[in-house]
Amino acid sequence: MPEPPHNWPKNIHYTTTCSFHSSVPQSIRQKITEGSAAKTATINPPNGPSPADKSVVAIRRISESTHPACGQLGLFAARKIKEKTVIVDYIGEIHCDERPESDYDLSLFRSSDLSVGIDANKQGNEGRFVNDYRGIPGQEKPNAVFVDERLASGELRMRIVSSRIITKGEEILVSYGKAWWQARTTSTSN
Ligand SMILES: C[S@@+](CC[C@H](N)C(=O)[O-])C[C@H]1O[C@@H](n2cnc3c(N)ncnc32)[C@H](O)[C@@H]1O
Repeated sequence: MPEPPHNWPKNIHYTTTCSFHSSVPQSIRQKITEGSAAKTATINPPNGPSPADKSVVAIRRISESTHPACGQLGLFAARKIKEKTVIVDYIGEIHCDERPESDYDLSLFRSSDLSVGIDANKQGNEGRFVNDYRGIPGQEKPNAVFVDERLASGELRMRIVSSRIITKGEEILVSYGKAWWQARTTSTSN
């Protein structure tokens, strides 16, 4: 069992591999685990950090009162990260059921009538702590993006990749997308 990183919450299972929920049909599991590795290694430069390298990221409590997620946790660069580098993979439970209550659910892909997501609400790795750039003073755009890519083994992963140089100590920020925020605004105003 991998050792959880510093500041990891006790009630969340730390894991570096995705698991499958019973709602995922066998055909989809196969598509995720055994696809072609044609897209592999297009992002990671040869000297980039390994996504499993804990020295790349740190989970920290946000104390700035102007930060919209003040008091929560965020993901920070523990050292300088070059542009177009895989920072960490987004790990969680792969599922095909609806999870409107989860704030840690990310879409992996859609397949005809099925929507496949990765939910890190109860289990995951450092990736579950990445915040959205919106509303953070001085942040006009994200410094990282979600990218789907296959590992050399053929397994499909959702990866967090730097979109510019990120300096040591900077918060790693993505865009969850307008739909993610709209879904939450609508559900709270209903
Ligand atoms: C995937 S989690 C990110 C990690 C979270 N901060 C934590 O401590 O577990 C998503 C949640 O983080 C918070 N969050 C992330 N980015 C935010 C932002 N730009 N403004 C307000 N809240 C944000 C919201 O509560 C959101 O539901």
